[in-house]
Amino acid sequence: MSQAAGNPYAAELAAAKKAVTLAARLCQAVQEDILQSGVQSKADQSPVTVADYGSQILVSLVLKMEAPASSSFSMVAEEDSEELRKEGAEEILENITELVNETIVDDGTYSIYFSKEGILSAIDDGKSEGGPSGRHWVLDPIDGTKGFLRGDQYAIALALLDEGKVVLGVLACPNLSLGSIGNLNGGSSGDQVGALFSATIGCGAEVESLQGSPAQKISVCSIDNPVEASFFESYEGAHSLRDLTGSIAEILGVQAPPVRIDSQAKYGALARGDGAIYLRFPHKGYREKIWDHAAGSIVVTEAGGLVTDASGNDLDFSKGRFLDLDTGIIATNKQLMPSLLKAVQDAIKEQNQAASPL
Ligand SMILES: Nc1ncnc2c1ncn2[C@@H]1O[C@H](COP(=O)(O)O)[C@@H](O)[C@H]1OP(=O)(O)O
Ligand SMILES: [Mg+2]
Ligand SMILES: [Mg+2]
Ligand SMILES: [Mg+2]
Repeated sequence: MSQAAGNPYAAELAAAKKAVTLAARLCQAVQEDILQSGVQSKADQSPVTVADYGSQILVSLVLKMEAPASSSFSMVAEEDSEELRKEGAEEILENITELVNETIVDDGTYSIYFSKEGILSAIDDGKSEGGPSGRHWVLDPIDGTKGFLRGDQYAIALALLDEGKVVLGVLACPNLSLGSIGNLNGGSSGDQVGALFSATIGCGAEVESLQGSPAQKISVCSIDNPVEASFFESYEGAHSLRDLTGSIAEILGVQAPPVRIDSQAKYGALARGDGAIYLRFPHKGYREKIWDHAAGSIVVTEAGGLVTDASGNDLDFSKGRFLDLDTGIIATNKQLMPSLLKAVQDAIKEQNQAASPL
């Protein structure tokens, strides 16, 4: 049964898929430009900024045009227009305006033209604080900026909060192969590239091609022996405490080396069983944002997995723009979660003892 049948959020799901698909087209064009011009190796980060803003504007446009307007539009998104309103940002604003208008014309669905002021105000559609009541869209227009720059994995991640709960999530992963990435750090050759994951509460999770193909139900792997498990973590060493994730894996008995990829593509890959565990332990003081986990976590839970903090608590998306959680985020299937949680707690204890021996 597809998610459309009996899905109370069917209209929102269709709008969300359309929104991230259009945004992905813009991101892909910018990524090709970056890779061709070699800009990613310079300090100049402006092309990334163009794609981040451009993606956010297109998502907000499509949602406003397509989603049923039963209540007022609210979106919690990563970017705002502050930098673009400053002196010296004229050229980049010009580039964004051109890129967004070109993408809309190429797509052909909407006869809309954005002025520069329209661009700025569309970006600020994402300024909502979210919270426990009402409906809020939650958007990361490019998740995994570092991967995007390198030409690797990134995701456009969009979710819907309803009364503080994530009820729907879509993840566009333009560089992720449609087939399993298994233990490889990349797609297998000859495979179709560009995956769109989606999930609605109570209706399961699916994956389809970003180019359009029938959606397939997905589920997390059924591995129950940690020796056979593999785990995902950030590609970027600076995003994760690798000593800690390494000792968790060791305590569990995981044999395979970690699969390191950028962005919420990790949640997508986990949800379709490409690996068994996702460990995310940022450095002390880093505050997790809701747009970095809302879409990914519902894709995993609807695929039969579990996503919790290091103490085993569910993630609470109702507290505003930040997640308020204990230490780190872990995701796996139901069979492995009890032993994973124990290994996490043992590894944290070990680390604390090493830091302050008696
Ligand atoms: N110091 C950091 N520690 C952890 N995550 C970070 C840090 N800086 C940025 N991020 C965010 O982590 C996510 C990607 O992490 P990863 O690819 O390692 O899973 C992105 O949301 C990225 O932001 P952004 O959305 O701007 O790329
Ligand atoms: Mg992000
Ligand atoms: Mg981002
Ligand atoms: Mg960012």
